[in-house]
Amino acid sequence: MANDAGRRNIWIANPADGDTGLRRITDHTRDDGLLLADLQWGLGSAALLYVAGSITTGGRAPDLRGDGEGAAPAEIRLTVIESGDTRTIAAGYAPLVSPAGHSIAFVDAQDLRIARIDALHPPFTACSVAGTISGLSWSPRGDKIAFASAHDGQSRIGVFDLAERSLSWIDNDGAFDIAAAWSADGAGVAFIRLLEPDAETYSGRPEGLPWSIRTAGVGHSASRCIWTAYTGPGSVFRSFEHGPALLWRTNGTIIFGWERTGWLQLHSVDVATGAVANLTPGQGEIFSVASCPDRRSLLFSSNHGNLDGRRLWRLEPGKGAPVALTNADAVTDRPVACRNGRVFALQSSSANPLRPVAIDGDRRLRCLASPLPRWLADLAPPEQLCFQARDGTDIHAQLYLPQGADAAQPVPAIVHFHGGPARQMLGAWHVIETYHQQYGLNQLLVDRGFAVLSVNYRGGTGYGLSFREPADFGLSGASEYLDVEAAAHFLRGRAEVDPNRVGAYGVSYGGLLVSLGLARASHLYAAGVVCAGVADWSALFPEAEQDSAPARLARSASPVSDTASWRSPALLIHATDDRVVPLQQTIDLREALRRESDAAIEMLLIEREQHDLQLASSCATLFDAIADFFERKLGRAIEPVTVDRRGADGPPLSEMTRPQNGTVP
Ligand SMILES: CSCC[C@H](NC(C)=O)C(=O)N[C@@H](C)C(=O)N[C@@H](CO)C(=O)O
Repeated sequence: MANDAGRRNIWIANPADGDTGLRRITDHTRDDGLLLADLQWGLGSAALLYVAGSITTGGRAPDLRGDGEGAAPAEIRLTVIESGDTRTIAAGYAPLVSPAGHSIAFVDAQDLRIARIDALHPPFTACSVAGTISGLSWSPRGDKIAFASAHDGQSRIGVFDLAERSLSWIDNDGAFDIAAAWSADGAGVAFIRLLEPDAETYSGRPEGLPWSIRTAGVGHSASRCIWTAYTGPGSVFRSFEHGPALLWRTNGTIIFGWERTGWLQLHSVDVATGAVANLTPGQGEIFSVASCPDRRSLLFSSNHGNLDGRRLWRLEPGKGAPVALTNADAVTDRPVACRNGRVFALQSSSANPLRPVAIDGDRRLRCLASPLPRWLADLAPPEQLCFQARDGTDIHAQLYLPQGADAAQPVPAIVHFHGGPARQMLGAWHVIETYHQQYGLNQLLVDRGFAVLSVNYRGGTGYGLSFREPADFGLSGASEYLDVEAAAHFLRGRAEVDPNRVGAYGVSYGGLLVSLGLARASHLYAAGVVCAGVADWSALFPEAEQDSAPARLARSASPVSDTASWRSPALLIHATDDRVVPLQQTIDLREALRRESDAAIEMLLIEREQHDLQLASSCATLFDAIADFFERKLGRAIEPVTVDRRGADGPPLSEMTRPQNGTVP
């Protein structure tokens, strides 16, 4: 799936034809915010299934274009590859093709639905449940579907029997049971049991009530525990960024991710004996996992050997150490293994946007997409580096310098803080669309003559459990501010940078860090752009708890508490239909600044947009507003070396959301 200036489409690349084999399967020609997701093969490999449209939260469908139509609600579509004929199978999302390839299970509101994709039978509702359905999993024979249903503060595993058309539940004892996975013979279901909600928290959570793995025989409501995490590191379940949480192998072991070592690593547990082994020891964490069709080996991406990269590995438990399939110099992620043994993945580098690659045995990677447009040809290479916050924490970052920047001609600099916070920026185009866009913006700013420092601050992924779950973090004390401060000091120590012209920008959680920097250290940051930023953590607490100690701590950790010392000019940007960080956060920040600060504040509201911008036109508005603001506030040191970017090869970088050959994960 690729997003070309807002036009999201599905493409097919044929490895046999290399670059020439690229073919667009869908015909979406408008920058209309139509989202595509959950792409998979159907009817063998004769058709493609995918979700088109938005899963709306908060009831209303987003109305991005203001035409009253509202974004198309999510529906499952099937496109026959040969003819290009496309038909809608049903309203819904999270489709999963059956092992035989002729049916799909999917979710529509609180219904588990089944449809034959050869259209022989209309979709039917298998069952309706009280909770939110997730984690669909077909039994190997395709005669049952397991799933999790969460509601009223608990979650349990249901198993629907297609032949009996009956639904049975596995007892959950009031716990949170998630991530069902079948045994190879279909006789049993494994799942994860959490004793507390699996929610990301905006404060460090290094340990909790130990989670466990359980199995149940099909048709039985009782289950047995085969493994429990230790207390301490790894006691809180951490999912992979992509791929199943449990992989039940034919050799009777279940492979899972565990942070016992302080790093999210693959472990195996023998279902019969409970014996556990760490399959990927050493410094590094797992990001994506994918089972090979043989249900013995598996593929995974990790940053073993280079914490600031991602490479691909193949592992067959019991057959020695993992085998590297790619080198450490590029970023390779999101692997898939085909029945014919071929492996494909997404790959990018600092210059090459994300694109599909075929991985051949000798680590050769064959790009399955057409050559790059010329206007992407002169991107700045990253300098991967590390500096320390004043509490001794190592902070990894990428520095991009404009051509001509040196001690004789120091340039203004901009610090970029990613969102999340559990994310990691790499010295390459990112696999997540929002950060693919922000990488592009960083390159645009370098082209405009700014140095850019993209900072992987604490709370992020890639550097282990204690880095991701630090003390006094977020609404518990804003320890991440130490990294904001350290980033500015690092830049002030670089001869190529003008220390009096250091700015910062960030989106969402990144916007919070910029606000903290401007509120507490305007002497270090001369200007900033806060986009969809958190400004007052105490707003997360109900009215009745506003005077509680946690709420007071949350407010003291929030930028709104330090607006009296905010001196530098800022641009505050927010989408008016943001359903992740409410617009009210920016409104409240603006009011606090109006009351307590004489800083020059500008505002930009992006009408009808969502938290993660959906339209390319909105991205262009954001990019241009940020670049223009910094040029006005920090000025240009050198005339950018600009390649004529308009013309046959595609839009200028500022309108780039994702080049033709990138893909939407
Ligand atoms: C990977 S972090 C999980 C999402 C996160 N929620 C919590 C509790 O951490 C979240 O929604 N964070 C936003 C403030 C945010 O930064 N969202 C985006 C950026 O647009 C993101 O990367 O998740």
